[in-house]
Amino acid sequence: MDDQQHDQQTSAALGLSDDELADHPTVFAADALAGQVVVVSGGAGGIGRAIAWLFARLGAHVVVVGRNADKLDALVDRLGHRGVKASAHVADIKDADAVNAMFDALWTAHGRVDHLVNSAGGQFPQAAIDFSIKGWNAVINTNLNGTWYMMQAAAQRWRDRKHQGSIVNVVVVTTHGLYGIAHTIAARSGVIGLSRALAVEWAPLNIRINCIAPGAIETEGWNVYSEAARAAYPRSNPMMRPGTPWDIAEAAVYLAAPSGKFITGETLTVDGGGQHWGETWTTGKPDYFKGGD
Ligand SMILES: CCCCCCCCCCC/C=C/C(=O)SCCNC(=O)CCNC(=O)[C@H](O)C(C)(C)COP(=O)(O)OP(=O)(O)OC[C@H]1O[C@@H](n2cnc3c(N)ncnc32)[C@H](O)[C@@H]1OP(=O)(O)O
Ligand SMILES: NC(=O)C1=CN([C@@H]2O[C@H](COP(=O)(O)OP(=O)(O)OC[C@H]3O[C@@H](n4cnc5c(N)ncnc54)[C@H](OP(=O)(O)O)[C@@H]3O)[C@@H](O)[C@H]2O)C=CC1
Repeated sequence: MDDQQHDQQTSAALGLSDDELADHPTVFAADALAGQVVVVSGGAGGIGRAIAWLFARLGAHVVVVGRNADKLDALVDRLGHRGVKASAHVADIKDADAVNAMFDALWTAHGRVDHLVNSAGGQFPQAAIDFSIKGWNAVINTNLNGTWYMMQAAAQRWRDRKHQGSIVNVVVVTTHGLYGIAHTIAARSGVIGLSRALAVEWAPLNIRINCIAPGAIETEGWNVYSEAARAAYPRSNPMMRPGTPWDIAEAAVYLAAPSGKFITGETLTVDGGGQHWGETWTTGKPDYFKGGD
């Protein structure tokens, strides 16, 4: 099976299974990240899981982070069965104290941390005019504040130990008015701007920070959207298909590994050309926009 056939293969669940991730072809050398330690928040989610598999298959010890211990432990078990190195850490990225305690524990356990990939995040579709304060805060606290707590905690320890580091933040395409997710567009625009500022401020510390803006990547995370919205996502780009979590995983390695050593403050859009063409409606297409169809 070639790579494109693999990408087009449909599976019962949304996204790629652990068995598929364990065997998916990759362009990277098997020892590209040997001996390194990477922290992947949202590591048991759809995209984070692919990132965890790829970094681990390239020789890194992967620490998967999330709130659900069972999901994390099951993944670590699957990774272990394939002979790659991984461990789980339960933490809510919205809790700055828990995040700091986690990084202290990881440095004690491993003596190093080399990369941070922030894939934890999400939102719910709703017209902005109806957002509750609690809902708005949940999305901002998760995607902007939580990502910041992770970045600052990682960077303080790199600075204190004079250790280089790289950060990759998984965001959302913010250049369009993606309908129904204005809260996340606000949060992710904050992360993108913050990453540009930190790329300059932390360059003297040998810390690089980049973002990946995925288009429609089929994962279980899509279940928060209606069936009609999900059915339309593949038509949100000129390739007329969703991307896979592997597309994002390979982009993350490209930015984190030495292949990205002269790249910082950048946002890499991985969306099949969606930002240049197409429409995306997370809550269905409103009548107003149907005029002329
Ligand atoms: C430019 C064109 C090219 C690009 C084309 C791109 C096409 C892309 C299409 C979609 C883009 C993005 C896709 C994805 O990101 S998919 C995967 C991401 N995963 C998720 O989103 C997971 C599901 N989401 C969540 O879990 C939550 O939204 C959240 C991350 C915020 C959870 O945080 P938390 O656990 O802290 O929050 P709670 O669940 O406790 O909820 C807190 C309050 O938030 C309000 N809320 C929550 N859900 C809803 C809802 N469905 N509707 C309305 N309000 C909601 C609510 O006030 C909650 O409080 P209460 O529970 O007390 O009511
Ligand atoms: N799939 C797509 O089409 C797109 C995805 N993205 C973004 O990419 C990232 C990954 O998406 P995807 O893998 O599809 O989503 P998933 O919902 O599959 O995974 C998200 C993960 O984030 C973790 N998470 C959420 N909140 C917290 C928190 N407060 N603390 C710790 N972990 C948390 C969840 O784990 P747990 O429940 O264990 O806490 C979950 O495993 C998200 O930021 C998403 O918005 C962007 C554009 C498109």
